Amino acid sequence: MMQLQQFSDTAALNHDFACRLVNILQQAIAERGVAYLVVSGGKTPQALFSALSTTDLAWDKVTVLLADDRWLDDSQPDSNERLVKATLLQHNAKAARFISLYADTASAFDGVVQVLPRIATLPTFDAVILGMGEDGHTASLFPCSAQIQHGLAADAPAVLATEPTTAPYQRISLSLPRLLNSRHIFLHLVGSNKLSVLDKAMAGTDVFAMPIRAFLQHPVATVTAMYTA
Ligand SMILES: O=C1O[C@H](COP(=O)(O)O)[C@@H](O)[C@H](O)[C@H]1O
Repeated sequence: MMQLQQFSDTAALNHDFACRLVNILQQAIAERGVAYLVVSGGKTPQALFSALSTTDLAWDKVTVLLADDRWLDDSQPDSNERLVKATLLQHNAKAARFISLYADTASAFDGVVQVLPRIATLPTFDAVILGMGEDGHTASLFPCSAQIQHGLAADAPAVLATEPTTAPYQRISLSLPRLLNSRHIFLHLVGSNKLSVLDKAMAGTDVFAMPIRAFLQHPVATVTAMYTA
C-alpha cells in the first residue's frame, strides 16, 4: 500500500520529514535502547540530511546505514557514503554509529562477502528512506541489471552486488526482503518528474520493469511517499 503526502515546498517537506523521523527514532530508543535508520543516496536527500543532522536526539544510540552504495571508496564524489558523512553525520548526528556497505575489493561481487555479515544480523529497522530513479529503480535494485530477480526474491540475502547497464558503477544494495523488514518505510520524492514516475509505477504491475513497485504494491507493507514538486 502507498500513502502520498504532498508538501508545498522542500522546506516544508524536510521540516515535517525530519520531525517524523526524530519521533520514530526517539520512540525506538525509548522502547529498545537503540534505533536503526536506513537512508538512500543520490541528490534527493541532501537537504533533509542537513536538517536531520542538527536535530535534538540521542544520536549516540542511533545506527545509520545506506540502502545502497556505488562501489567507490568514500573519497570519491559519487560515493553515497561520502554524502552521508558530509551531510547527515555532522553536528549532533556525528555521534551516530555508521555501518559502511563498502569493502576495499576490486569489485562489488568480491566485496559482498565482507559486507553481508555487517547487515545480515541487524534487527528490524525503525525507518527506511528509499529514493527512486526515473527508471523505477530503488536502492540499487535496477530494472536493467542481471541481478534484479535475485534482489527482489523473497529469500534474497540481506545484501547483494548489482551491475546496472544504464547507470555508472557496480553497486551494493540491500535486498527487497531486508529493506521491507522495517517498522516504517518512506519514499522521498522531489520534482514533478518523480511524481510522473510514481504514477507510472502505480499503474502497472511488472516489478522487474520497475522495482519500486515491489514496495509500493506490496500486500502487507505500507510505504509513505513524501513528495514536493
Ligand atoms: O543511484 C542512486 O539513485 C537513487 C535516486 O537518486 P536521486 O539522485 O534521483 O535522488 C538513490 O535513491 C540511490 O541511493 C542512488 O544510489
